[in-house]
Amino acid sequence: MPANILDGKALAKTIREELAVEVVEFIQQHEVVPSLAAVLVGEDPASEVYVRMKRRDCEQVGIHSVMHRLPETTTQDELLKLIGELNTNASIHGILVQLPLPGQINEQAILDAVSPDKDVDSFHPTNVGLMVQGRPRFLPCTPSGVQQLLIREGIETSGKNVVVVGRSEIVGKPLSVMMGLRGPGGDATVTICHSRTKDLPAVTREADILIVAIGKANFVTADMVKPGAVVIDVGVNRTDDGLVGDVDFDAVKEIASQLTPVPGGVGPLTRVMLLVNTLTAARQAQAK
Ligand SMILES: Nc1nc(=O)c2c([nH]1)NC[C@@H]1CN(c3ccc(C(=O)N[C@@H](CCC(=O)O)C(=O)O)cc3)C=[N+]21
Ligand SMILES: [Mg+2]
Repeated sequence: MPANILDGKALAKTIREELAVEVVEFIQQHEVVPSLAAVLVGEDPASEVYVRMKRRDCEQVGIHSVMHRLPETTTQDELLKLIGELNTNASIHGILVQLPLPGQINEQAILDAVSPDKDVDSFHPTNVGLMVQGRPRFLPCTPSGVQQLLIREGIETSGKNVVVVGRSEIVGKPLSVMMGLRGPGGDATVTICHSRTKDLPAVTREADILIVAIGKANFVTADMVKPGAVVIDVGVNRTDDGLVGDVDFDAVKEIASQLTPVPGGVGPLTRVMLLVNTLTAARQAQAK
């Protein structure tokens, strides 16, 4: 039987509708509108699309968004100055610096400069550390989107073998930690794989839940998947065939029990978690 296709887009819509209610309640209670500053440097076409989608998402749930567009030639000091201003601007609760940044800018230096209180991507080392210790201030958006998908689709993670392919700072590394922590969407036995892993197919075939975030189109083939496994595709690869994931969808859907599509899977949930984090940031600011 072919896999059940997990509809991330529909779930994202449901979560946005829930969030819209919470935003109204927050505004009534505090007379403050949760606000996100999005910073886009240069003219990367994919980044333009993402930032536009994120702003539209904000509108849908009643979060105010402010866009800062800087030229491709922006220096690191100029960007640091803007971030400093956003950090001290009390009307801004969340700051998103869209990646990638132009080559003359050190991304780590920029991410480190965002106030941890406004770090809605949860890229700041303070927030990474708090998450690892199981007392998160924010959860990183893509890993949190994957975890919410598993929780809300009723996919048990406790005691399961989870194999994460890819060790990026944005997805693989934090997600592998989160799924090993105690609690809903966690308590899994986690294996993290990367370019040095020996006999990757043998490892991925052990997965009850296989999560792929490696950035290579159609990398995971049917022979790498245990029959009945849940397969979560985090890939976003732009090819001549359009946007495709890291999983060979047509072949793997004949093997897996559940599978996320690209587009329409993890991507929309990533964007929703940015909204969740912005409301959380506004709540935390209000509690201070
Ligand atoms: N500071 C920062 N934070 C990020 O979270 C961040 C980033 N920079 N840089 C780029 C990556 C990538 N990313 C995606 C978000 C949504 C979709 C998404 O919504 N995808 C839709 C389709 C999008 C399309 O049609 O192009 C889908 O899969 O259905 C994809 C990718 C966030 N990133
Ligand atoms: Mg760069």
